Amino acid sequence: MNYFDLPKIDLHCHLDGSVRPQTIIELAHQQNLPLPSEDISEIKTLMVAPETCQNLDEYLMRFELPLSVMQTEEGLERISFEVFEDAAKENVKYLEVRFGPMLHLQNGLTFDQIIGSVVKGMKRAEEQYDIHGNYILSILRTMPKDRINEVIDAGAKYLNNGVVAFDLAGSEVSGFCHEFIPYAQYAIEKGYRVTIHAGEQGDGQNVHDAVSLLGAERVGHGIHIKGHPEAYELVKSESVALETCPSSNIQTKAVDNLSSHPIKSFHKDGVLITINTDNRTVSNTTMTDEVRKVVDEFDLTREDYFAIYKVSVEHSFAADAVKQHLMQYAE
Ligand SMILES: O=c1[nH]cnc2c1ncn2[C@@H]1O[C@H](CO)[C@@H](O)[C@H]1O
Ligand SMILES: [Zn+2]
Repeated sequence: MNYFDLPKIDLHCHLDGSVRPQTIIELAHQQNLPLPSEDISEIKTLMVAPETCQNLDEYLMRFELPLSVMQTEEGLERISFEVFEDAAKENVKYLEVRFGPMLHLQNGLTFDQIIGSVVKGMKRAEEQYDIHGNYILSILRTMPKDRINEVIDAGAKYLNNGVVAFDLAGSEVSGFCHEFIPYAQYAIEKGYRVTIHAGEQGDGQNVHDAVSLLGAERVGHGIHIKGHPEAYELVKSESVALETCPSSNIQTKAVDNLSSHPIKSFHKDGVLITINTDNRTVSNTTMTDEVRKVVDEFDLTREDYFAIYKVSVEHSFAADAVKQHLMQYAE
């Protein structure tokens, strides 16, 4: 299979984890910000998480440098354009990018300016390339909750016009869902779709909670439903799609290595799985690489690949017309 040429869909990609190292250098110069180094390979080393991370928390430390240049409208617009451009150039036909608006307040931008800028960058790329996209607003589980509804309100203006869903991200502790029930409810009332990071560092019960308490239609990672029969059955019976991100899962120690990733056993058993990047820079990857790794490691056929592609289309938060367009690429 020619993995580069295959049509691909990425439903789980973080904006701040997918910034080009060269862009960090250029934006830091423009914004008069100090850089730890002027050398692109050193900047890249600082951004890519090693395979030897102890856990998710160590992986999450790699976002500080990119976030420092993502505090202006120009920076956000450019980085958004570039992630869609990079994806389009490797035949990603549809991309849902997520980011945490609360992480971009350091220079006094409003939530409307923050969300408006990334949507603008995405639309500029959609005009130029054969790619469609949407944004997912992530709330960081470790941050104060007092401004969550403000983020939801600000994003509502862009709903179905660039923004589609609500997510919870960041460090994962057991039982986190309980504290977020009113916020997920508020987002659903406003018209947001819901996907939640769960079962990555935390247990299968978190996945069960994300679906049953927060209304998650998709789950970020969800690996640890393995070993939790109730969560496993719920994910299957509710047709919840798992957004698996193989390279990231190895770095964060969610799995020991690729061969022990449950992606194939899930797929064979009818659990809906999708293949995604998580963070193009922090995980030093592309959709081409992620698809190659999975197909090679687990001996998937072209038919298997397109079955997964179709799951991604069906469970994307795209408009029906876009889904129909994406289905035309399927074999
Ligand atoms: O794999 C992940 N699991 C949980 N949180 C993550 C992951 N990758 C990135 N982020 C978090 O999401 C924020 C917004 O994009 C990032 O700043 C990072 O803290
Ligand atoms: Zn993620």
